[in-house]
Amino acid sequence: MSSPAVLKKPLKLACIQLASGADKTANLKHAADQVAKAASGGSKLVVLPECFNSPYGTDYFPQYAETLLPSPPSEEQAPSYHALSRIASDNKVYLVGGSIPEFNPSTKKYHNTSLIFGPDGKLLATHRKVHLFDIDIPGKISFHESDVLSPGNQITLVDLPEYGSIAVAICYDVRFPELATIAARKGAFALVYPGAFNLTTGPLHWKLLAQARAVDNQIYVAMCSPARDLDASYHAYGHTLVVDPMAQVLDEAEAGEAIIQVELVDEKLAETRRNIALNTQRRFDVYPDVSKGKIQFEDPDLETPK
Ligand SMILES: O=C(O)CCC(=O)C(=O)O
Repeated sequence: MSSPAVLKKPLKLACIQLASGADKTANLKHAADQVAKAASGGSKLVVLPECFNSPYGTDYFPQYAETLLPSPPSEEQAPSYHALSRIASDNKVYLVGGSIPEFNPSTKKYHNTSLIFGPDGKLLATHRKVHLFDIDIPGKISFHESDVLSPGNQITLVDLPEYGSIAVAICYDVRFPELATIAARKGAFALVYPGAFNLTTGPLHWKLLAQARAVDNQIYVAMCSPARDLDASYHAYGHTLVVDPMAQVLDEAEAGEAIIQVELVDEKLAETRRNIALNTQRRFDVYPDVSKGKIQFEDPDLETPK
């Protein structure tokens, strides 16, 4: 059964368009300062960008990778894990910790991994990017995450008990509408994507994809980018944004560092479904429901190795 999204009470969401550099310790400290600012503005769910603790690029993944398993990892193995846990508990927020490069010693694989912590600092979920960013646009951009990374194997739904559930996925995952639709039909009220689009696909597709996933699924969509740094090897698009269930952009950053904060309310979800009643108009006699059948919500590789 699909269950329409419910948001049990209003939720202030912040997305932090963070400027990061080569110094991991400095990046973690800066993230802590910015999350504290968002929390003092009343946000209870805070999102950081993709690869917020390192520069973004295949050359950097091994150098910055942390070992997260067995969980919980030690402080030396995974300083970012512990920093995120402390940031969440110090500020009493749900924290979608952007993503970090991960090395799994038992499979010898690298992943692009998001850690989600609760307000008590406990790890709630782990999402490894399912769709790796491999593209070739001649003369513009060629990028192959799969040269170094392996994909994750699950759709990640995270229960925030006082509010309801969100789905977390990473950047290129937003291009795959099935993942979003399955999460929405399982009751997520928001799709949250730490991401780092570029100056070729960003202007064309970033906002379009956020609005597309929102309008398809009639739920909120948040996409959180690093700030643009033209001295870095990868030029992030920026334009962190939050879109409502009618696909209206509630707030959008420009290219530089920024915190955007918006209030999510159940009435907007309900009103959208009432006004445009897609949920009762679907024709599963004509095409299949992608949220039925075999769907993986648990990645076998994420189990703590024996
Ligand atoms: O899909 C795109 O155009 C960009 C994706 C990306 O930058 C990523 O997955 O990190």
